[in-house]
Amino acid sequence: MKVAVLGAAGGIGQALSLLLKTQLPAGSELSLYDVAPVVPGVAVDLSHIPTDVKVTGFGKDDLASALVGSDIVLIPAGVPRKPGMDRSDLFNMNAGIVKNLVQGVADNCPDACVGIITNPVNTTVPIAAEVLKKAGCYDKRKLFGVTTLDVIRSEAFVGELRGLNPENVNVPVIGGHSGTTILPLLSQVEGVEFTEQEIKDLTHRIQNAGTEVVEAKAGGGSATLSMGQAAARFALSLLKGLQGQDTIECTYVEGPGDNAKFFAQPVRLGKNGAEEILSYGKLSAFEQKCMDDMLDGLKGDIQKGIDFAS
Ligand SMILES: NC(=O)C1=CN([C@@H]2O[C@H](COP(=O)(O)OP(=O)(O)OC[C@H]3O[C@@H](n4cnc5c(N)ncnc54)[C@H](O)[C@@H]3O)[C@@H](O)[C@H]2O)C=CC1
Ligand SMILES: O=C([O-])CC(=O)C(=O)O
Repeated sequence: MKVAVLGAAGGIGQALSLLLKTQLPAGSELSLYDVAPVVPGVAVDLSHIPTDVKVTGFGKDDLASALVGSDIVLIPAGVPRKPGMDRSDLFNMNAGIVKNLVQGVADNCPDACVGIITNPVNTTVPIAAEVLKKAGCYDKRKLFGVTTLDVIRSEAFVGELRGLNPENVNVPVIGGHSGTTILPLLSQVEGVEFTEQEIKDLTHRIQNAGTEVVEAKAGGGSATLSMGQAAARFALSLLKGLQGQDTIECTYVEGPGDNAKFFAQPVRLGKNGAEEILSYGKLSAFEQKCMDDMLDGLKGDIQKGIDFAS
């Protein structure tokens, strides 16, 4: 399998590439693309780690070579937030970057699965869908917004609150990836009961965890290391699925549209990507209210992406 990382020299790109170099199955190829001139150096650096994963770096004019033959393309290219900004403030900078890179996917590896990390994810994923549609190669089973960071944060915070090993905690997170569109289903965490106040506080913390990092980094960017881990988890699950070993992850995909055209929920990943959009089950009254309150915002984010691309 060949995995391409576009934006590989950045904070997320480097962390993700390291994890893929050490965790991809033997015989895989890792293709690193960035407009930053350091990218060949990142590839050389990683290539000194003794695993059977071939790493190649590609500079700004070599997008086509980076992408040809890719099975999975992960896109963390773009600008991160600074304190005081919302994810939607990144739209002007990042929408065009995602549009161009996804055009590259359509031109060079139209059958690849694409995982969009670049913010605002609620909007960049619909942009990617429109670009692929125009190029005649859109398969909704193969386009994903990577929302795994919301899931791993939820696992970490629940583990911390209850003194549990977070590796044994599972929390589905549905909706989108910004503010109140992030909806953790805490009523579904097995073996754990929360008070109403705990649910409110935990939900708020999960929805604001990106801002927590942005503020702590004080102008130095947003989450990169936890996001590298989240994207690696998603990519390795997707790859397992493509190789015939089905896995389940929450991810932002075009589904049946019951809530919004694009929506994050549990998805069965298999040989063709998103093989089955799974039910997220019954919501508590609190979760239903959160859902009702955020859907218009999520739909607006999606429409903004569709309008931009057309
Ligand atoms: N989906 C999620 O949960 C998360 C998403 N993000 C988003 O990921 C993006 C990247 O964040 P960081 O890695 O921290 O930023 P960064 O600034 O450290 O890295 C971004 C990289 O993208 C590269 N780049 C810019 N334009 C490019 C282009 N046209 N083609 C290829 N590469 C290009 C830059 O040269 C840089 O190396 C941001 O938009 C951020 O908001 C961040 C955290 C979580
Ligand atoms: O908050 C940000 O800007 C980056 C992000 O998406 C996250 O950390 O969840």
